[in-house]
Amino acid sequence: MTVITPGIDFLLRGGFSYIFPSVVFAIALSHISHSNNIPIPTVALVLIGLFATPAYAFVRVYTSEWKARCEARRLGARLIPRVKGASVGNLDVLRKLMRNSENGYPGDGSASFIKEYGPIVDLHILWDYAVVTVCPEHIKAMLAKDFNNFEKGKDFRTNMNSVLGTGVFNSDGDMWKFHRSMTRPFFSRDRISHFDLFDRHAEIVIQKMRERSRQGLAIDFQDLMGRFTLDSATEFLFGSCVHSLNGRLPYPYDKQLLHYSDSHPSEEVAEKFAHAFLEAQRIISSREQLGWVWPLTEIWGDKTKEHMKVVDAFVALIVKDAVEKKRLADEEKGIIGVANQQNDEVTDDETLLDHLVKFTSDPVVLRGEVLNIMIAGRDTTAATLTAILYFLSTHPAVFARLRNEVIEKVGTSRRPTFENIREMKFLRAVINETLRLYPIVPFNVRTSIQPTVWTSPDPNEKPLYIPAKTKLSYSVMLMHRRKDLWGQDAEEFDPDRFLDARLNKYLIPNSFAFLPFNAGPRICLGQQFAYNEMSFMVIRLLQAFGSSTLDEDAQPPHTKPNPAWKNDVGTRKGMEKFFPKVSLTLYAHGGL
Ligand code: HEM
Repeated sequence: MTVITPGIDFLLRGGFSYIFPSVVFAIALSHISHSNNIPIPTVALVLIGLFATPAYAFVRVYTSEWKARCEARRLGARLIPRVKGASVGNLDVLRKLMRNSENGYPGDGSASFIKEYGPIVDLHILWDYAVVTVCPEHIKAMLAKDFNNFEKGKDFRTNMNSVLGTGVFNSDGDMWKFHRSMTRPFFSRDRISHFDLFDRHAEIVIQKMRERSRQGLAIDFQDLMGRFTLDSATEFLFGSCVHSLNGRLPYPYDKQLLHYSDSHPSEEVAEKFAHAFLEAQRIISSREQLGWVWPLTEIWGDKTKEHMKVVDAFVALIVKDAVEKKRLADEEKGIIGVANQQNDEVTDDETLLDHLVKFTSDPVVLRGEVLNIMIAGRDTTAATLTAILYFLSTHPAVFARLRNEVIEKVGTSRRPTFENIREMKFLRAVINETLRLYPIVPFNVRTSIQPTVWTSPDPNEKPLYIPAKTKLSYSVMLMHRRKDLWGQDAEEFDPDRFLDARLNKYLIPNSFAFLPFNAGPRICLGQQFAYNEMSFMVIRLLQAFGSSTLDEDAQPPHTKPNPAWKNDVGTRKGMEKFFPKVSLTLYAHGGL
């Protein structure tokens, strides 16, 4: 079977739209020349045909620009400040962003323009809007106040499709409502505070850490948390744990028993799945950064394809089992065929997948939903737990204070309850402060549907005009680090800012300045689950260990922070002891 690659598809469509205006123009001219008997030389016809498309594109860009200016003026608004790059189509800006995403500090590409042009800026790449905002009021408009006028958008959905399909993360409109309403009942309070499952997996984590500790070896905590959340998520969501914690753990780089940089050392199914899934996410994330020209980097084939074969094989089994289980249950009850009952009720022993198969038996929809929830629920908590331990290891006083709270509220060995977790104010502050500095979805995007107007960050200036169908990126990470929103020490790790007078000064009056879980109708469905899972794991860790240290030598050299970052004195980047990277979610390059 011949499959058209994303690149060939792009060229065919692009070629058609390139040729079309030229052909129309040439036919029209030759018709005029024949009917009026005015001879036009063939060379002239060919030249006119060749230049017709660029001329047409120029006129289109110019008229839409002119319309935007007129419309902005009519509404008493102005255009978003636009970056004036050094090369045609702002290609130098695109190059800078790409270079930064490969080797730079997350967000530095956009941050440099924000510093120069203000907290909302149009990077205007290849004559198209590429807006980035770090303003709470704009993010509030997109996520909550004016929710119906913003969607993820067709470009985003297309870029993500080969990995995410049409799941809740990657759909808009009625399709999103369908997915959201199907999934939401599952995340009720009762269900997400069932701690038996976390406890079983946390116990293995502690045991593995003790073993390594006895051997005097550092442990890759990111890898370990990836396994903990994979086992917890597969059991909680699908009822079949993949037992990745039973697999062989990687060794530190400086103890070359096993070369660390092969981050998929064993051939186990769970590890192959996790590796392939991460690679696929990296690819779709770079598509987002490249913008509409990304298919040109996939001329020879869809880069996600091989990875998705591994992922699909893993998910297909889980989905098949669940559909079969439902069929057998229906047969027992005398129901013939797979009836789609729109049943919102979730019974106590039901997994998410059991719940979903009540709505549909379509493997494509089920696969999409499963993968969406895996991205949503697994990488996010694993990466946040990793970042929490990073801060605890580099801030021994915070470690000691948090451990005191754990011992005081839960004791040294008892299993924590939901009520314990709710009472532990310092633990919540540590988690929130970690999510402030490393929000696991640091960059996100929406697309406007109708034109609208946003308030100007500078009250002395006119409001900003947002045209229809404009791609609007927002970075909660950069927003969470703004000194005007969080104080002069915004880049420092200090959980007390969520407990002392700073809370009333900064966050309470401006709650949209802190958005690790998003807000509005698309707010994270698993927020409470995540707080519970992370709190549980941290409590178990602190019950078991009296201190932790970051072993920088365990890190493979090419994944250490760039030494030049240290020159940025007083900034997070200058303080960094690991290399944060972003695919769809933030993670530690090479483990931690
Ligand atoms: C620290 C942990 C987590 C963080 C920081 C986080 C953050 C987020 C963010 C920022 C979004 C919005 C994405 C967007 O609009 O594009 C989101 C959506 C979502 N999250 Fe989470 N999440 C976490 C854990 C979880 C967990 C554990 C689950 C489920 C088990 C989950 C399920 C979801 C779902 C289903 C959505 C899609 C909501 C929608 O589009 O309607 N998340 N999350």
